[in-house]
Amino acid sequence: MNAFPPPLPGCRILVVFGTRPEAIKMMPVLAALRDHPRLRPTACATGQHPALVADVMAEFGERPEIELGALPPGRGLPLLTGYLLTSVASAIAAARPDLVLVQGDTLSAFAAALAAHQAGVPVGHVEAGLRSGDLANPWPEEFHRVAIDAMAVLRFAPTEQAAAHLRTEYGSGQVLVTGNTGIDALFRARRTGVVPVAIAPGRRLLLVTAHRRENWGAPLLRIAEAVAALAQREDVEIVWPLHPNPAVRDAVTGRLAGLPRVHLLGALPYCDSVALMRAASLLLTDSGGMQEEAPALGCPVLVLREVTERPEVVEAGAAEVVGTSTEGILAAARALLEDPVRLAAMSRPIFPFGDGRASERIASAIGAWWEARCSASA
Ligand SMILES: CC(=O)N[C@@H]1[C@@H](OP(=O)(O)OP(=O)(O)OC[C@H]2O[C@@H](n3ccc(=O)[nH]c3=O)[C@H](O)[C@@H]2O)O[C@H](CO)[C@@H](O)[C@@H]1O
Repeated sequence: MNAFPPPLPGCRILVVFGTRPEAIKMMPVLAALRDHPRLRPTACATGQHPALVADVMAEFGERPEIELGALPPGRGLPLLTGYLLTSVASAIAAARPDLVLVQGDTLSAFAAALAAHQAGVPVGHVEAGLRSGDLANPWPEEFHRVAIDAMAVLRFAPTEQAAAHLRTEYGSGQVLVTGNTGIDALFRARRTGVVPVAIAPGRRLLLVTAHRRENWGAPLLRIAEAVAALAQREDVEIVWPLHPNPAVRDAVTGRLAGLPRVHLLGALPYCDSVALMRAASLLLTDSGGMQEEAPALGCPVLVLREVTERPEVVEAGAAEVVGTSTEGILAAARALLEDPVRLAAMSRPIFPFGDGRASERIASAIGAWWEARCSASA
């Protein structure tokens, strides 16, 4: 007779993501879940940004095990939401997971959490508790975060401040401070990236990215205007890897294509994006993930948003929120470029978003949650 109790079944986890930044932040989590003896993750790509997600996964030696169909043409949020909700619901019905794990605040993450919630499957949320306090900024992501956290039974907060929001909203149960898995990704990428343009000696590299929906239209044109003015300086070269969305690409190329010292590139492999941040003297961005990565790489940030849900980076002295007015951006960039002492002080690598071990904490917390569930139902 076997003296030991039968092994408990492994926890089936559907790890759902649809965009480049989610894929980047989920790859280390996927690896940590695979390393855990009691957890059985399945990677499910929603089809929101299939090509960018496939590229990121390949950089981490992964590929999706479930690939949902690419989104239909037509970019309206209601159509995309309905499509993603339905397709993730079908994947959940087929895979019958014990947990659906989502990350961040994209439409894919929101639709996947809602599909799980409607199917009665528990939801885990990586990067829980970020709040700008303004549902219009970032839009629609701020609402997605709030809604996903409301549905989640496991909330993994990247920082103490994010955890504090969750404790205020939900009490202290099931909030774990893990660090941000984007920092884990910085340590786990398989290849060292390259700076994809040659920067003339004596010139400083300014890196620009902007693609947020709330910046489409007039704000993006004001940002491009500021970049055009900065490009008149002989001591800089500007690199702007463009998001493939036509609303972004057309507006930016319309104003900046062909200007001296301005390099407009396509979307870069993740490792090259990291290499550029390492090499840049200054980053101007509305990206959330790059606000987290750049401080760890010693690159100061000017945040092209009205508010940031990442106050940690401002409090640590590595970033300033400058908004999207041409004059505001120019004044902040010039002030820094002309004050080498201040720029150097902002260029010391700091780690407000964790130590690169967030994913193992998440895997081990899910493992403990699963053990507790199995014991309760035994
Ligand atoms: C409202 C908001 O803040 N939401 C965020 C949003 O994403 P984001 O704003 O961070 O999105 P992007 O800027 O697209 O991606 C950034 C990543 O892409 C890399 N990169 C960049 C250019 C390039 O050419 N090649 C690359 O590889 C770059 O190094 C970085 O890792 O969704 C995330 C997921 O849910 C959330 O966590 C997060 O809150």
